[in-house]
Amino acid sequence: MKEIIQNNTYSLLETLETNPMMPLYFILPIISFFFILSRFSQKKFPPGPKGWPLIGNMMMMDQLTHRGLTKLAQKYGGILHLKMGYLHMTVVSSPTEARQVLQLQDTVFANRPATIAVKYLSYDRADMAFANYGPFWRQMRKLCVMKLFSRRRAESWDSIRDEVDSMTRIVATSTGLSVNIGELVFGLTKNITYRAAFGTCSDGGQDELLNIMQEFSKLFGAFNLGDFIPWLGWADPQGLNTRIVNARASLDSFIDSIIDDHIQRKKANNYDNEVDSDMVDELLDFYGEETKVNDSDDLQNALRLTRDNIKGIIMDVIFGGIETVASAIEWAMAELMKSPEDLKMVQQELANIVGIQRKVEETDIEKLIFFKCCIKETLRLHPPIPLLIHEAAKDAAINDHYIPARSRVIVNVWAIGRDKNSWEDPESFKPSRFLKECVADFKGGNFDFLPFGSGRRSCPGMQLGLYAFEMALANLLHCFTWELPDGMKPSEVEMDDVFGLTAPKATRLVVVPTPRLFCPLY
Ligand code: HEM
Repeated sequence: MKEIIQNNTYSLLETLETNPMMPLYFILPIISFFFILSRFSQKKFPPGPKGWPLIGNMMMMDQLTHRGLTKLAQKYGGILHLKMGYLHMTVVSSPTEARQVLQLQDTVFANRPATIAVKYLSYDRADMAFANYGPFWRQMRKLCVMKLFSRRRAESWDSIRDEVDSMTRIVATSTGLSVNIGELVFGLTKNITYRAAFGTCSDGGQDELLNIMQEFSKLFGAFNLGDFIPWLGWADPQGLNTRIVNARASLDSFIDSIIDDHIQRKKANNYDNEVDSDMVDELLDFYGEETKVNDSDDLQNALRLTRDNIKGIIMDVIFGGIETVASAIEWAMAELMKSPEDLKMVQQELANIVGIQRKVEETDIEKLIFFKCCIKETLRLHPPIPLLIHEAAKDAAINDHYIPARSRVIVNVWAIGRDKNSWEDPESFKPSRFLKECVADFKGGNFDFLPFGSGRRSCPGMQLGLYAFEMALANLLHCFTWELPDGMKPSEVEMDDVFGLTAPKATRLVVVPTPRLFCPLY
């Protein structure tokens, strides 16, 4: 036996001397075996473009817009995978997979991802929009829905009616002149939101807050290496981290003084009436240094808000309320200017239902069937928030595809609204499709049409947003006849958008009004 081993050892040594590559013949198959085994046991990600080692698909960063992701979905399908540095991303662009994310597995996908900017600027997720799904978020949501965003509350706000009235007055003074609709409606939603939040309409304050929010918006959207490759977070070539700290300091000094004023006024007992009170007043009813969170139904006893919570919610309202509604109104006007037949039909309906002796009131809206179709068709083609951004709370699967815990899950609402499997002639503006198709509401039960999202993280400001959208658009259409300037043809109206937190029109819509009603507008 010993001899055999010795002989074999000698022959092996001899072979090695004559052929030094010999060990590779043994090692390579073993490595290959383990490689193949690991490939088989590896979880299967959704299909997607091949990435580079370490950086993954980071070279495709510019394609992370609703349009870029729609193009990728045309190539890879309704669910696709990208890897940005260490971050896995799953992009869903079809109703079936959207239903998985927003309904069937909603508790798994109800978290929000937090970038470095989001964490710091939202006071470490002290708000509702960036809070992870859990008891704290549930209480915040309940508070916002019941106290701040209800339709009854919105209707009680004279601010919306007053501001729509003053917008029509501004237009009436510009008869025969070009009106920049984008600027007009941005001014409107800015005033409504500012008044709803703080109770006043001070111009200086509004401008200061808007500058701060514009900086926030840039910082939310900025590319920060540390978000994708955390161990390179110290390298901050653009100085983003300093800008983030400065931006929050500016918001602090702005809102702290407003909160202090409200506390003083409350002490003086001037603002205990619900109609007079603004959002800060409502939130101060829950103000207390200690945050006690549980699932009790008794909101008043269960939730204590800190100053950071109040600032965070106000930030959500400013971001949620201003640009979403303004961009929806401008898109609706642009689509109708491009489609004179539909413009004529909707104005005829307004004349029939409301009559041309007065402006549109809340009670008219429900009777305006074609007008409602125009609202829906606008939100289908131009959802103000085109991408819903969620995060997986744990390892999960969609259609057998692996979605790792803490990966980003994006629902491309813009692509879904233009999906040719769901919509006939999807790129065309055809409000009448909503007369026959049974896509009736925005509540998110229909996964072909998700302008306000669906399920737990859907928009809590939907009623309020719709109310402002409907009242403003109905009055613009009813009070004036609109024409394009300088003989411009409807087909020449620019319809490009820009990508940010929302997707507003790239070039402002400019149109010329003439009064249409037999009643004074100012
Ligand atoms: C036309 C108007 C609006 C549209 C189309 C819209 C749409 C949306 C969408 C799509 C979402 C995300 C859903 C998801 O991630 O699954 C959202 C969330 C949100 N919206 Fe709106 N929104 C509008 C107006 C408003 C208004 C007026 C407010 C408040 C005053 C508001 C406050 C919020 C907040 C706080 C969230 C985060 C909710 C959470 O994470 O739990 N929105 N909205």
